[in-house]
Amino acid sequence: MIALDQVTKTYPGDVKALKGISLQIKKGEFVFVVGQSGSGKTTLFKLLLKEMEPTSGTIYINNKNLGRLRRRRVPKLRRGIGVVFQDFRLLKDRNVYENIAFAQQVVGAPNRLIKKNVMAMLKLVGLPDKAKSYPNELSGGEQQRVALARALVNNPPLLLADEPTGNLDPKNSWEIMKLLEAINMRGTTVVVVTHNKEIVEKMQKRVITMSEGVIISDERKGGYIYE
Ligand SMILES: Nc1ncnc2c1ncn2[C@@H]1O[C@H](COP(=O)(O)OP(=O)(O)OP(=O)(O)O)[C@@H](O)[C@H]1O
Repeated sequence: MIALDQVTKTYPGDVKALKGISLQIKKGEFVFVVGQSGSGKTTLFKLLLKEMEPTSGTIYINNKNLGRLRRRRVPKLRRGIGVVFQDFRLLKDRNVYENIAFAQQVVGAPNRLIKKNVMAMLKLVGLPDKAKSYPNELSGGEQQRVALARALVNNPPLLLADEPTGNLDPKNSWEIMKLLEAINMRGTTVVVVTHNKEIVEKMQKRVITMSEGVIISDERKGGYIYE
């Protein structure tokens, strides 16, 4: 599903964020990416979304070489990747229903189908009664659930989560992780960047550890090793 071959990224000012990353993530995997601040995790996500180009090396998603992907094909690539962030990024002036429906309207789904899909997603994330609430009426954990519902409503085969529990307390963090695990069980490949040591150790999933732009370990059922 994802393959990187000797990928480097140097930012202006000669900042070497990635210094030669090679890795493979298969369809259906659940993977944590951990590492100190500045080790290149967010850079990796931006490359996968083709928000920028690597300085060298090749990235494949579903056997497609992103470097060869035409600009007009990029929206389709991004529709196949659900993304959630630490700060939720919900539209504050839209209610929960509208926040999730928006992703479906963009792909031109008919209204009846949108309604069905949005309600199914709200059920999946455990918020079937919150369709009419606005983001500021929800707790952080609930907002992250809505963000997850939005990320998944178009049924992407891949979900990238960048510090999804960074703003949550331990209880909500754990619930979000369990939800990510359930989503993974339904077949979605899940890649989670996190600093949450306790969760990584508890979940016993594959752990890729980055340090200063390189992968320093890749454990099948790993714990949290850096520090
Ligand atoms: N647009 C940019 N221009 C220059 N340097 C950048 C840019 N974006 C990131 N960097 C640098 O690249 C390195 C990797 O950054 P990146 O954001 O990928 O790290 P990270 O592992 O995601 O960190 P964190 O855990 O704090 O989010 C850092 O040294 C950072 O300062």
